[in-house]
Amino acid sequence: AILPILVAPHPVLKKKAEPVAEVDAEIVKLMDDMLDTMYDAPGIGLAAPQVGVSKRVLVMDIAREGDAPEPIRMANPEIIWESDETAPYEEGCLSFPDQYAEVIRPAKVKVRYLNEKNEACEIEADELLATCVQHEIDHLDGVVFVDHLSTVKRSMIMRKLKKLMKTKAA
Ligand SMILES: O=C(O)C[C@@H](Cc1ccccc1)C(=O)SCC(=O)c1ccccc1
Ligand SMILES: [Zn+2]
Repeated sequence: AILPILVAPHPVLKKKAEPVAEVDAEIVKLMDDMLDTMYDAPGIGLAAPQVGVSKRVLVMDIAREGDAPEPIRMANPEIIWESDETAPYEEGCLSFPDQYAEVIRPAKVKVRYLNEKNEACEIEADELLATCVQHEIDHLDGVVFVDHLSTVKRSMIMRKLKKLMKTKAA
């Protein structure tokens, strides 16, 4: 099912999400609803707090338009290693419609997580997957991409977002 995506500012986006005890049928349903919502947006990632669920669950699919989808489902993800090398990326966020800004993050990360079968997994991510998984794990810690910007840039984006939502609401 397609779920409503919370738009900033919203308290749930700033909360630290709770780990899940296990990946059971309820969490798999949440992961699938999050994938439906992400593909509809469209986006390349989505974290549970963005659909109002304060649980440590995220989904991603960085496959290009027209290629076969490659969904990734993660519960209780942890970054267990990050490279010293960093990389910049013009990030967007489905909770900050039409706002983009350059964020610099470690270029490579190793992530340990539970998959949709409740199996412990470990991946090494680089390029866009590294950027995306760090952006999604930030969401689970109540951190949004504008928190990595200067105060000036952050307030500019918050002001533009407020205006955008006012015109949309009108
Ligand atoms: O808010 C989110 O977590 C989704 C966000 C993920 C993300 C994008 C770019 C860098 C880091 C993390 C998005 O998917 S924003 C939309 C977007 O980037 C996109 C949309 C359609 C095609 C390709 C990218
Ligand atoms: Zn986001």
